[in-house]
Amino acid sequence: DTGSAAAVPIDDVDIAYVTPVTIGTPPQTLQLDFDTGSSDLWVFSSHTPASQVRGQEIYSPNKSSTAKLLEGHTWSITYGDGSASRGNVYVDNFTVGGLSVAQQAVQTAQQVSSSFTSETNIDGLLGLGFSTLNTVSPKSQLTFFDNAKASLDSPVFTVDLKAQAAGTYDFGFIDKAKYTGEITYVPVNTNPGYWTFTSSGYAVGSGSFSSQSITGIADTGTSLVYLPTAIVTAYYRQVSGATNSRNYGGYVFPCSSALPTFTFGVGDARFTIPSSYISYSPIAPGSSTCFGGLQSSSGLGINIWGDVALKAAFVVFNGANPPTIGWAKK
Ligand SMILES: CC(C)(C)S(=O)(=O)N[C@@H](Cc1ccccc1)C(=O)N[C@@H](Cc1c[nH]c[nH+]1)C(=O)N[C@@H](CC1CCCCC1)C(O)(O)C(F)(F)C(=O)NCCN1CCOCC1
Repeated sequence: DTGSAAAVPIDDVDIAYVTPVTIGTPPQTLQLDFDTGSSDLWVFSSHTPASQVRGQEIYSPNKSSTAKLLEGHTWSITYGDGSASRGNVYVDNFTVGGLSVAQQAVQTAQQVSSSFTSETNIDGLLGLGFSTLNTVSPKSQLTFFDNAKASLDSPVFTVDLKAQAAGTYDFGFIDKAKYTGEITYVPVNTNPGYWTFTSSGYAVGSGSFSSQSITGIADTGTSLVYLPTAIVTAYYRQVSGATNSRNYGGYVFPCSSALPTFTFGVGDARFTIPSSYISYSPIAPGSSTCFGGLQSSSGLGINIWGDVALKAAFVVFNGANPPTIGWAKK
């Protein structure tokens, strides 16, 4: 089997991307944020208090003839940005872009934090991390990818995110039309459950490439790129008026400032993030101060290659044993 579905930016700065999925019988369509940084599949549901739902599509298991409650199972998750949700669990038919799993664990929210309520374009998350991170108790559940893997032509999914345009998540095949040149594969460390890999270095603008190992996670659920402070300060030293603002929680600069590109290495391959991706967004609508798409990871304890980096490449998440991750130009 294979599947292919669109990844659509939810706003004009690509803060996140959503992908349509169908759940149950008859099918209920929701827009989920596919997230390689977590491994829970949870949705706004008929169990979510009305006060916490603001226009999101919901999944109603009682309207699905194939839904079955997973007795006594609960889940609770907190994300890096402090947002959180929790609830109970059903299994039901689940389809993404023509690829179906019959008994997928669908975690229904009984409580979501305010940031989820206010994010009206996200009806839930579909975790594509390793199933070891799943929070369902007493028995943790498998991700959609892990459930689908055995029936896929190839045990892979690929990510082709685009700036201000619809990209794709493909399952089970690698579409040669989506990339150019060769795919460079590097090992993945699955502890504690992220797609963790080591980049071979970086360059700022047209400067020399600095060869150094930068271990971090490939995370479709994180908007920006978070790297070691030394690298980030070297970058913003080239940006006139840039400051690391405690007030705004990161590097900001005059929107009129010229920004260099940022190049990162994967093995011998080099990927360049265009300046436009790093001039992330005005700190407030109409402001002449912009927030950077490259930020320091010092507060996170982990380096994160988020959407700003993923948009610059075609990425293969290879779920074979051992897993690897492949990067190609596009
Ligand atoms: C607003 C912003 C300044 C641009 S932002 O950078 O905060 N953007 C958010 C994403 C977002 C999208 C839409 C609206 C609002 C917020 C962002 O990038 N959040 C990251 C920031 C971060 C990461 N690390 C530290 N901080 C995050 O939490 N991403 C998680 C998914 C998000 C959660 C909020 C809703 C959108 C999806 C994540 O899953 O990718 C994660 F990896 F960062 C994470 O938190 N994974 C949870 C891992 N746990 C480990 C224990 O077992 C359970 C799973």
